[in-house]
Amino acid sequence: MRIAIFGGSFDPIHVAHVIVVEEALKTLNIDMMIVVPTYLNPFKSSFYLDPETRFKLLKKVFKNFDKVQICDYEINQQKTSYSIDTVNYLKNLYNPSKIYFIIGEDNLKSLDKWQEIDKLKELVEFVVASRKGFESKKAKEFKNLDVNINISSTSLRDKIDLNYIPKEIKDDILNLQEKGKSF
Ligand SMILES: Nc1ncnc2c1ncn2[C@@H]1O[C@H](COP(=O)(O)OP(=O)(O)OP(=O)(O)O)[C@@H](O)[C@H]1O
Ligand SMILES: O=C(O)c1ccc[n+]([C@@H]2O[C@H](COP(=O)([O-])O)[C@@H](O)[C@H]2O)c1
Repeated sequence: MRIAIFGGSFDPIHVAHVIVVEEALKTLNIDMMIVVPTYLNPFKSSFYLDPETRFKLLKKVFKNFDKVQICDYEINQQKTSYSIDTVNYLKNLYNPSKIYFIIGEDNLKSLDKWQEIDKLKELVEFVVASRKGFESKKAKEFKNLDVNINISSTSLRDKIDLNYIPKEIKDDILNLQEKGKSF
């Protein structure tokens, strides 16, 4: 069994995340893609949408993707999420012969500061999704996914643009807005 793990805050999920998953399924020869929303990224101090909401939105978006699973391991911990723990958990669960870990190009600048990064690099092969505005020379040391859409969750939290919200959850985002979420 060959798996890819795609961890993220997904606060909220946007179309570039979906393209990352589609490109990975197209190019990586994997049996399963495991999308793992964080409870809280170690380098971030808070989240905007609560973990359960982010999890439910991911479930909806990837409902019809056969090979995609949304994993609730990190959000159930209710504490800062370290990828080394998640990888060890999924390794024990599936006993995979190959583990890719997908990150966006912006994450390359801090990758060396991740918890137990040397051990993590032995367990997984990192794959880098190209990201406009975050180009890094280090990207050529990795397998790449061609994404290049200039959108971030930060910009959507500042000002919602439904063009960048996956169609399956546009209504949910509008409902959240009505309930007082400021996007
Ligand atoms: N536009 C994009 N192109 C390529 N990779 C992306 C893009 N947006 C997010 N990613 C990657 O997807 C993963 C999850 O991203 P995340 O949920 O943090 O979204 P984000 O848009 O970077 O959010 P924020 O603006 O809040 O930091 C990360 O590895 C990130 O680098
Ligand atoms: O394990 C770490 O030390 C670590 C440090 C920073 C980020 N990560 C992971 O990187 C992934 C992308 O995070 P984000 O917030 O950019 O979407 C997500 O799975 C985080 O848990 C992991």
